[in-house]
Amino acid sequence: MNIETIESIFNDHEKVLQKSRTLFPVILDMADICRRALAEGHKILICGNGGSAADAQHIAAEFVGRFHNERVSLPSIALTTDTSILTAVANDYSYDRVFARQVEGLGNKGDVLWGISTSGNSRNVNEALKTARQKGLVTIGSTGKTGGDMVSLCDRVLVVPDDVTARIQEIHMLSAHIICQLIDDLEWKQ
Ligand SMILES: O=C(CO)[C@@H](O)[C@H](O)[C@H](O)[C@H](O)COP(=O)(O)O
Ligand SMILES: [Zn+2]
Repeated sequence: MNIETIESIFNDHEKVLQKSRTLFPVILDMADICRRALAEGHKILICGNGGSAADAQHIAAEFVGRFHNERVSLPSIALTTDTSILTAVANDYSYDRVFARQVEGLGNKGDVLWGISTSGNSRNVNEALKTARQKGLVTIGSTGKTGGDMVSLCDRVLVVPDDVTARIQEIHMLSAHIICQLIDDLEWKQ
């Protein structure tokens, strides 16, 4: 355990942050997709595994609670939080269906499904994106590495140009906070 490790991770983070400046247009488009859906009375469903499950919950909380400004609550559901649903669907169907099944039950045409996966190859996230498309939801994704199978399942996708899961997740949450800020800056009627 030493200071050099900390410095090296800070340096890696800075490099990924610099490379990720190419993502500005995608971040803007993802914010606009969310804005349009919310303005038309639709909701944002979000899913991911592990750290990305935590990100899904974090983002949904920014929409439903508040980010920075005082505004109306904006409808968003993290599909990662209900342990009864998650365990029942994993037990009775398979873990690959835990998010897709919730999209079947909760998703409506015009809603947004936001999948988060650093590899882009988490089967449960990609199954949810497929189901979302079948039901007429708009699909967006946050990924990294090669983007995996997720890329072809999303209407707009943010691929962090790096291979390290933790560094990718850091840019995912930075871009999610920027999307929340862009949405917060709009006029929402009380
Ligand atoms: O948070 C981390 C690593 O930083 C882990 O919990 C990580 O999210 C898990 O290994 C996930 O299962 C990885 O899945 P994915 O990002 O490839 O979809
Ligand atoms: Zn982590």
